[in-house]
Amino acid sequence: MVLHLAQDVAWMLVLGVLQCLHLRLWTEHRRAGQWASGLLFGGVCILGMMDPFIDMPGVALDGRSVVLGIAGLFGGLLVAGIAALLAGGYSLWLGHADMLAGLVLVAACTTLGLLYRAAVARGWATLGALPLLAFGMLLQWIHLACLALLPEPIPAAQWTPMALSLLLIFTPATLLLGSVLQEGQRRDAIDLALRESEARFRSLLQDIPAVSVQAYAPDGTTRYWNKASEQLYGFSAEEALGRNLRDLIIPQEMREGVREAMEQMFRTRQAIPAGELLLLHKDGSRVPVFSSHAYVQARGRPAEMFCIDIDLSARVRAEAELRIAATAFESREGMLVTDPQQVILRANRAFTQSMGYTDAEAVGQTLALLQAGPDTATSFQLLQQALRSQGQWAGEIWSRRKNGEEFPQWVTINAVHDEAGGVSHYIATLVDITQRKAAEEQIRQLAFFDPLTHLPNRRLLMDRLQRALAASERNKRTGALLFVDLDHFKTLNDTQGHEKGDLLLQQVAQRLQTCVRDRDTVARLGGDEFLVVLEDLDAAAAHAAAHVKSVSEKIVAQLHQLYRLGNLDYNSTASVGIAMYSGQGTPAEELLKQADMAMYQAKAEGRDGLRFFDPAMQAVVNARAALEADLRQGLALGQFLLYYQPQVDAQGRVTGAEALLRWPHPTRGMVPPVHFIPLAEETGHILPLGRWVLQTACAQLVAWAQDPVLGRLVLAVNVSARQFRDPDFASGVLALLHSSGANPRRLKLELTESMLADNLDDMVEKMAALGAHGIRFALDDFGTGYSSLSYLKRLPLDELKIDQSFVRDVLVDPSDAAIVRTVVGLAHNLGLEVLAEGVETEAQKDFLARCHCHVYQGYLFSRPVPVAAFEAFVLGSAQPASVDEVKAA
Ligand SMILES: Nc1nc2c(ncn2[C@@H]2O[C@@H]3COP(=O)(O)O[C@H]4[C@@H](O)[C@H](n5cnc6c(=O)[nH]c(N)nc65)O[C@@H]4COP(=O)(O)O[C@H]3[C@H]2O)c(=O)[nH]1
Repeated sequence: MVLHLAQDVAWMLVLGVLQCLHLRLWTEHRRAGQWASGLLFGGVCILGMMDPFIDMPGVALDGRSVVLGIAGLFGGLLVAGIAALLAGGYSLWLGHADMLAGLVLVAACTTLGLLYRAAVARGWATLGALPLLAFGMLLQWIHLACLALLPEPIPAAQWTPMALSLLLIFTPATLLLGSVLQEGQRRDAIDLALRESEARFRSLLQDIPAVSVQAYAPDGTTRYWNKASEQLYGFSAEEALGRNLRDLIIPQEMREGVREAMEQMFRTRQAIPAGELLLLHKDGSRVPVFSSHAYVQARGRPAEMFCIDIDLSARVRAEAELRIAATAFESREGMLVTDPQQVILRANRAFTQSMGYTDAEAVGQTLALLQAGPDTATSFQLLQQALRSQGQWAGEIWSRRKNGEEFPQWVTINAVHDEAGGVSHYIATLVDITQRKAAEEQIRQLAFFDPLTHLPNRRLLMDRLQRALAASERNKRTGALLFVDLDHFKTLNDTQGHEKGDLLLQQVAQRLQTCVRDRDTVARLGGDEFLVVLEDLDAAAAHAAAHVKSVSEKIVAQLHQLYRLGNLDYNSTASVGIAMYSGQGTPAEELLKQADMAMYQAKAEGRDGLRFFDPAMQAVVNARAALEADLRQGLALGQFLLYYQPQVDAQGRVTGAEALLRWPHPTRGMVPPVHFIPLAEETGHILPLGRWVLQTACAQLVAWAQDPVLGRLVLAVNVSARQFRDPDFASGVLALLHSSGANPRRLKLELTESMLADNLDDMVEKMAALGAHGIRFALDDFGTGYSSLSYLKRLPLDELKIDQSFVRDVLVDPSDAAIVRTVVGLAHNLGLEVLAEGVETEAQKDFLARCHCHVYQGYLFSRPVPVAAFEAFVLGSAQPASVDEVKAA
């Protein structure tokens, strides 16, 4: 019996081993494993039942109690249920007399095993050797109890050996089988834990960001490639696995070194030292990494090299940025870094050099170091406000260097924020803008100021005038624009040189400024023209006008004062035109025109005075424009004539004539020369007109040359300054004489004193050129202009003409009489002829004769008359005197 039962125990051990082995096969399919276990346990029960130990009829002993109990304990409900069904089903199929007892045994042992399992699960029981022994013993007691249910009672003599055999063999067999299964379960649990651990580890490696992990075989073949590696090197795991490390991410120049290092590592099992490397990205770029290496030899697997690479791109970038920032910090601009309390932490060299502080002196100070002094406190406060509210500020600030010198800086300050949004630093850049400001000021001066007088120029004046007019429209207060023009400035400029002219303009500018208030504007328009804007005057026009008048009179008086121009004492006068405004929206340009017109009127009225603009002046201007148009047309249509006024000697003999222009206009009537000659000079029409006069005069001389009486006359022709200045004048006159055939000795050109202001050398040269051909020269209007002995001596003149203004009052005005005497004396001293014009009375003639002036021209003898009347006058009068006779007289 014992042997038989031991055979059952052997089956049980086989069962235990099989159970342990097959469970490993079903790790992925747990439910199927349970079915298989149930079938295994049930199968072993059936095997035992097929070959029972039968000691007496009706009593069949086998190991099903142990197998089913253990199935319940280790397999659970499904395993034990399947095994119990198989064992019970087989028992029913056998249909032996002990069938009922067998079924009870199956049910009871299975249930006991399940109960034990539940107790262990709840912690009420354990699975140690003793509990298993107790469990085994309990199973056998159940077994014995079931034997008591057999239909044929077991004889008492059989009970004891049978009970002992069951208890002594199956109880330890239960312990044995339980222990085998328990060990199997323990190993499975360890394996499971290991697998889970490895799975966790792999998933960790696989998904861990920023740590690139790869594994390589000894020959460099890639075995493992996590996601971070995909990102770092650009190769997907599919692309990388199976390829050689050296072809993948090792740059050409490093490949041999890597091969040798790996070879040594696998030989010596010593990991390659960690270090920074520049490896290859899929796109060919270089990837900076910190690479650590591990030699891994897992059980049952070939050795591998694990590489753990950390991307250093961000750090390399940060280092580059730091280097850039450090280079930028040492730029040519001053830079400061402060803490949130604006205490300077760092200052660059440009700052310390510009401010004159050493680095140590600057560090530890606050931004207030930039502030020049209390005067700039307001802008510094604004800076602080802007930093608080916006975190940045840019603007101009006056700073003071260590040596006390103040200078302007352009400062930009920006707050640097930390991750929490608070201010961690302030960064300030500073640029010395002294030179820029000087350049700006220079540009402003050039753009808006007259370089000679430093007064505002026309542009700035117009701007200020427009503002003044706009203000006047708003506040209804009046103002005035004064147009100040120096009289005879050109004469000074041309005779004394531009330096003197410039000195005069500068002094005029100074004097004008002393005549007005600070808020008024004095500007120079150009040349000798100045403008004064008097702003914010009385709202009542009459009061304002009275004030303007007094200011203008002050200006006229001031400008009349003697000037000291270097070594020259100079007298000048000015004419002032005034245009008032009173918020009526008069445009600035219009006001300027009005003041200009008023100034012209002041000049027309004798200069050295002032004149308010009057609308009637507009009519004058319009008339001027119309006259100019007529002049042009008159020239084209040949409307001009020459009249001739005789020049006679003391005996009443005609010595010559002055040719005088006449313009018999179809609608205007006879237009006097004083009306159109100045306009012709201004507009340039005098050139063709003068040429026509000379042509006509030459033609007349040629005509007279045929006559023995008229042929002895000298014809005087007026030449205007503009004409004479023409570089072609002399050659033109000679060409005319040549082409006409007129005798140059019969032509006398009358020059005026005003043209002496022009280039004297040029004038002398031209006169000499013409005089060489016999042409004579008379100086007209002598005594009215800039009379100077020095030029009288230099000019190759033949005659002085005493102006009619002196002759007119020569008998009543002692000073005129004195002038006449002086001029005659002067002429004689210089060896010049002298002619008095405007002689209207015998008394005047007598006086002149007493003064030794013996040639006259005037209404006393004849008015200017047409050529026919003149010829009749000559031929009807006493025999004309020759020039030489006159000279002799
Ligand atoms: N009250 C008064 N006047 C007398 C008497 N005798 C002559 N006159 C006037 O005095 C002016 C003399 O001419 P002027 O001084 O050269 O002054 C001239 C001259 O400067 C200019 N002028 C005339 N014709 C020409 C010309 O062909 N060319 C140029 N450039 N100027 C001319 O126009 C000016 C005025 O010419 P006119 O009106 O013809 O005026 C003439 C003449 O008519 C007199 O006894 N009493």
